[in-house]
Amino acid sequence: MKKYIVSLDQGTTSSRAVIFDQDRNIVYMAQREYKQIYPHEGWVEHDPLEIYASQYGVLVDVLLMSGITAEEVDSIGITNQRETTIVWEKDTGKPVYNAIVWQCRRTAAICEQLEASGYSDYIRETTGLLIDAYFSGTKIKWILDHVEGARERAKRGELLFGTVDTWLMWKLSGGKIYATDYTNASRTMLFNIHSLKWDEKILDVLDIPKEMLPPAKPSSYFYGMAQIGGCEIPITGVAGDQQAALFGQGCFEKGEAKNTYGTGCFLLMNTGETPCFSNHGMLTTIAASMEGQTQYAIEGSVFTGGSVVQWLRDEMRLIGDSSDSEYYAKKAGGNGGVYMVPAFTGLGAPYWDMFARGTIIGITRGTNASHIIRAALESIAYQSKELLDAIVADTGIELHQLKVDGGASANGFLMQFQADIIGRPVLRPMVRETTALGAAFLAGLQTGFWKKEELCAEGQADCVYEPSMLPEERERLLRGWKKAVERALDWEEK
Ligand SMILES: Nc1ncnc2c1ncn2[C@@H]1O[C@H](COP(=O)(O)OP(=O)(O)O)[C@@H](O)[C@H]1O
Ligand SMILES: O=P(O)(O)OC[C@H](O)CO
Repeated sequence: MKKYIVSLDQGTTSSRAVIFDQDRNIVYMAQREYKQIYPHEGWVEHDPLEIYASQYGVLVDVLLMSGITAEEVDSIGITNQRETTIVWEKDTGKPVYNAIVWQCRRTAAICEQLEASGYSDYIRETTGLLIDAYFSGTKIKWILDHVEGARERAKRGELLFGTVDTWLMWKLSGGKIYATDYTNASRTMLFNIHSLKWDEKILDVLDIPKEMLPPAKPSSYFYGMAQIGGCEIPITGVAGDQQAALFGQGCFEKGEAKNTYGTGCFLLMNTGETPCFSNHGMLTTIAASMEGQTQYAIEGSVFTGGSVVQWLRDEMRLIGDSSDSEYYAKKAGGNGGVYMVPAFTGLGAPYWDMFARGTIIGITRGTNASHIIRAALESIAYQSKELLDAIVADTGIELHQLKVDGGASANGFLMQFQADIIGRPVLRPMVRETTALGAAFLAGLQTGFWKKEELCAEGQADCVYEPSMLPEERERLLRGWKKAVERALDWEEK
C-alpha cells in the first residue's frame, strides 16, 4: 500500500494540512484562516477552540478531498506558531482564557520587574532567551494572576499549560497525549536548554506550578496516537514552525541557515551540538533534532514581517490582495524617501524594545500610496538584513546565500530587494511549504518512512535572486533605515 505523511502546520494567521508522498511531493493541501483578536492596544489573542477547529477541519479536508484513507497515512507531523500560550481544564478540556499570542505585549511590565530584579543573566544562560513579553513564561503568569482561582487549581493539577503543539496533540488524542517537544519548550523562557528540563528557579520566580507543565520530548519521537474519524494515526514529529522550516530546508549541519517570511521573519542558523550565545541580541534555541542528538540554533526574530502587508490590506485598505503589493512597489520606482518601521508590537531582534511603536517617516507632498506600500515591503528586508549581519557576527560563519520560505517569500519584488540589500543571492525552494515539510521529515524519520541520507540531497531552488544594487546605494538606503528605527524606539509610555 502506498503511504503518505500528513503535516499539520498551525500558523499565526492560518491552519494548514499538507499531504506528502515518499518523493516529498505535495499530494494535497488545505488552508483555513482564523480570527485574530485584538482586545487592547498591543494585545493579541486567538480562540483555542477555533485554532483546533480550523486545524482539524483542514486535516479532514485533505483526507476527504485526496481520497487517502487513514490507513494509508504513515504518521502525522505537527508544527506550530511558537510561544502562544494556552491554559485549559484537565477534566473538561475547556480553555480558561483565550490563547495569548506570541506577539502580545501585555506582560511587558512583568518583564521589566523581572529584569529589575536581576534575573537577566540567569535567564539568558539557562534558557538562551532574553527577558521579553514574546515568550510563554510571563503569559502563563498573567493568566494565573488574572483568572480567578487559576493558580490554586494549577497547583492541584486541575489546569494544564501548553503551547499550540501540546494543545493540538491533547485534542487530537482525546486527552491521551500530554507532551511538548524540546523546540517548543525552548521558547517558554522556563526551560533549561542544557539539561532539557523545566527550570525550578524560574518557575519559582514567576510562581508557576510545575504540575501544569507537559513532559518535553525530542522532535522526532513517538508521541502517541491521534484519533481521526474512528482510526488511529501515530504522531511522530513535533517542532515549532521556525525550527521545522530549518529542518525542512535541509539545514541539518552546523552553519546552514534559512529565513522565513510569515507573520514575522525568523532567521535561524544551525549551530550544531553546542549552543551559541549572541552579543548582538540573537536568541539561542533548540533546533529540531532526532532522539539523543540534540542540536541548537541561533535565531533572529522579527515580530512584524508579512503581517505588515496584511495591515496594508485589512486596516489601510491600500491593496485588495497581499500579492498586489508587488505591483505597487514596482510602480513606485523607488522609496521616494519614505521608510516604515512596523513596530506594531514593539521591536524584536536586535533591538528588543517592547515599547517601540510603528512609524512612517520621510513623507512629502509627493508621497503616494505606492511609496507607502513599497516602504512596508522594504521594511521586511531591512529587518531581515539586520538579523543576518548579527548572526554572521556572532557565529563567525559567513553566509554566501540566503535560503528563504514562508508566505511573503512569494513576493518577487521583496526577494529581489532582499538580495540587493544583503548583497548575496536569495534562494527560494521549489517546495515552498518547508515548515510542513520539516514536520513531515521529523515524523517520517521516526517511523522509518525516510532515512536521513535521502533527505540530505539539496532541494531544488525554484528561483535565485542575484543582488544587483550598487554598494553606495545600499549604504544610502540602510542609513535611512537606521535613522527611521531611531524614531520608532521607546515610544509607548511605560
Ligand atoms: N505575495 C505576497 N506578498 C507579500 N506578503 C505576502 C504575500 N503573500 C502572503 N503574504 C504575507 O505572508 C503572511 C502569511 O504567510 P504564512 O507563511 O502563511 O504565515 P503564518 O505561518 O505566520 O500564518 C501574511 O502575513 C501575508 O500578508
Ligand atoms: O506563524 P508564523 O509562521 O509567523 O511563526 C510564528 C513564530 O513561531 C513565532 O515565534
